[in-house]
Amino acid sequence: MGKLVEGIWHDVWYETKASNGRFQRKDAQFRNWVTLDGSPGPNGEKGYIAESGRYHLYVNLACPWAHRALIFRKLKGLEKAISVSIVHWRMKENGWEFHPGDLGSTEDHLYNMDYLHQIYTKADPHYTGRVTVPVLWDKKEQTIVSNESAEIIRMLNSSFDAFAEKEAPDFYPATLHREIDQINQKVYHAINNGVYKCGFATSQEAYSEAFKALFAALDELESRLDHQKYLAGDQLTEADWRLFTTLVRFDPVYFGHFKCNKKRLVDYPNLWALTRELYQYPGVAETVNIPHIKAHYYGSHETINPTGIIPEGPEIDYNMPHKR
Ligand SMILES: N[C@@H](CCC(=O)N[C@@H](CS)C(=O)NCC(=O)O)C(=O)O
Repeated sequence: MGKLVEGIWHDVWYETKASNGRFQRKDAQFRNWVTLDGSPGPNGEKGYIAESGRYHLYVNLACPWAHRALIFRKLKGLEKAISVSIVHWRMKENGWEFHPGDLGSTEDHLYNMDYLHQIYTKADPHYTGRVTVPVLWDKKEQTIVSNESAEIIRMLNSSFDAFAEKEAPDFYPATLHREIDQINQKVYHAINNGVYKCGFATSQEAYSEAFKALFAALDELESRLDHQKYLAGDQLTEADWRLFTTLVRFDPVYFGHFKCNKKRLVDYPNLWALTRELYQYPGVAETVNIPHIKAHYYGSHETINPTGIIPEGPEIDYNMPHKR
């Protein structure tokens, strides 16, 4: 685990002293957009025109943020249009590395690099910041378009329909923008990033605060699903997919490794059924690699799990009928 400073790699863990033990995720820095006509997107400076074969995703199968991008590539039928390289599950002193063959990881198909940080410095030789997945790479201009998953999935949802192998729903329909954005805000802070705030906290107070907010938000969503099918109403949207990548990791990893252990996902009947429904959605199960997920978290975070031992359990049947 480390970061680049002026293009030079440094092996450092997250800094939490200045925030009394609280983990604070930094904003992603590459924020440009691929759009239908190449005009700039809602933020960032530059627009890139959607084309088939031009863009590449760098992901990891463990990371919930990268998983969003992989899911949208699958849901929207973009596997031929957008290629993918998968970094190795182990993330230690060199950050993300390329080692093909182990639990789904591949080589860097574009440049045969050893480390993901080399992709960042190829885009910006003076980059300062963390080296994260997912990365949406432009093969033509040889640069990073975006390393923000929330924005990458919006691009995949709406800019590439002309190159899709199948028709797919719009997961961010105009009529639900406000509702989806509001849900996302809450789910991001309390749940998606909330589990990390529990796991990476270095003070009791910071952990307890994140833990309470996490389970209050899960309780609230569980009740919401008593009277509506999906988070934003009766339609499956981006908000559900964004929640899914955290829920599917909850019992295998966050419950134990990140100490999010008030309740398991399986103790929330509605959320657990939603997770199974989304897991069983065509193509999605192929994007979920539980051994890779467990190996990454338990095997990479030495400060939390110094022995690197990967637990054998729990046994979870995501294919059980969801009856929704
Ligand atoms: N805001 C980013 C966050 C991505 C992120 O933090 N990814 C993690 C993996 S789960 C990562 O690559 N961490 C490496 C690091 O922080 O050094 C997004 O959603 O795309």
